[in-house]
Amino acid sequence: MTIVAVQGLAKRYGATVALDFVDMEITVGVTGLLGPNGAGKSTLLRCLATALAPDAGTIRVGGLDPAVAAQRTEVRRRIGYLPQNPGLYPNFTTYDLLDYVAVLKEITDGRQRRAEVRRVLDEVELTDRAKTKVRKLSGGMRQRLGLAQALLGDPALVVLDEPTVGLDPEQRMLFRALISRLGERRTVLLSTHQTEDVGALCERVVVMSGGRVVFEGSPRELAGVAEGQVWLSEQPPVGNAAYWRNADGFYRTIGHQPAGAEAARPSIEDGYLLLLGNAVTTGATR
Ligand SMILES: Nc1ncnc2c1ncn2[C@@H]1O[C@H](COP(=O)(O)OP(=O)(O)OP(=O)(O)O)[C@@H](O)[C@H]1O
Repeated sequence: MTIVAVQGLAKRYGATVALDFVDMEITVGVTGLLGPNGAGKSTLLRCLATALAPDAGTIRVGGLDPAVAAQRTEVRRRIGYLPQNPGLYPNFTTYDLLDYVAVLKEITDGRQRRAEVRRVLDEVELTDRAKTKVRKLSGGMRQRLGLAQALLGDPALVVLDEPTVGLDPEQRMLFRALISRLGERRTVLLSTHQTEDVGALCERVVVMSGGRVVFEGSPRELAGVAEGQVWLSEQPPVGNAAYWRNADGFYRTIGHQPAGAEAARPSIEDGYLLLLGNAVTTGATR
């Protein structure tokens, strides 16, 4: 079922084209939005979250049009948004911050608001930090608090802008588990640079580059873009533009078959790199 439908979405900042007539449909579950810096991911998410008005094109969220003032409030109720830099007040406690955001989200009944704040604290596993000041939380906890504020009001669509950036491996695993749970009954749109996040979490993936959608499909289909073009060899390949050593000490390369190389199973990252025509860091260990 289509939850979000975007058609011909365009946005410029002065001479910079951030969205170049984007069409996209998002269905229930977790959709990953991959793309390099400046691809237009944040701009797209901000337009969906009604934080930014596009120059052209249409957006429908559950059939509603955020460009129509009378429908915008209802669209906002249905969306939870975690921006890249959520700006959480450092001197608030975790509980007070959520209570404050809940007021802004028009949960005006005190009893209902308390229950809702407790529910989201529980959902992101921060109940034991309810009285801790935001400035005393670790990076991972802060990110979970950001997620908690997005979940207030139980929105059907949750939009997360690079939520795992800067997290250590343990926090990232915890955050992934939360997102995965969210996706069981909600629609989640997750922008990320991390192909591992996409493999671990997403049923669908959309790749953006230069303000355009350059791929839509399953993670497996994205890996399939590199089918027959990924090679492993014992010696550094000659002639191929880029290669790196994997954990087993083999040289991995994308492109033409180097002499003596064997075909390798492509990963999501291989498909993504090939799609973008990216240069891969030579000699880096992966
Ligand atoms: N407020 C702004 N003013 C001017 N240019 C902007 C603004 N916001 C974004 N841009 C430009 O628009 C383009 C798309 O940016 P956007 O932040 O949407 O990309 P992104 O894919 O989210 O990148 P990143 O992963 O670095 O956040 C970039 O060229 C960026 O420099």
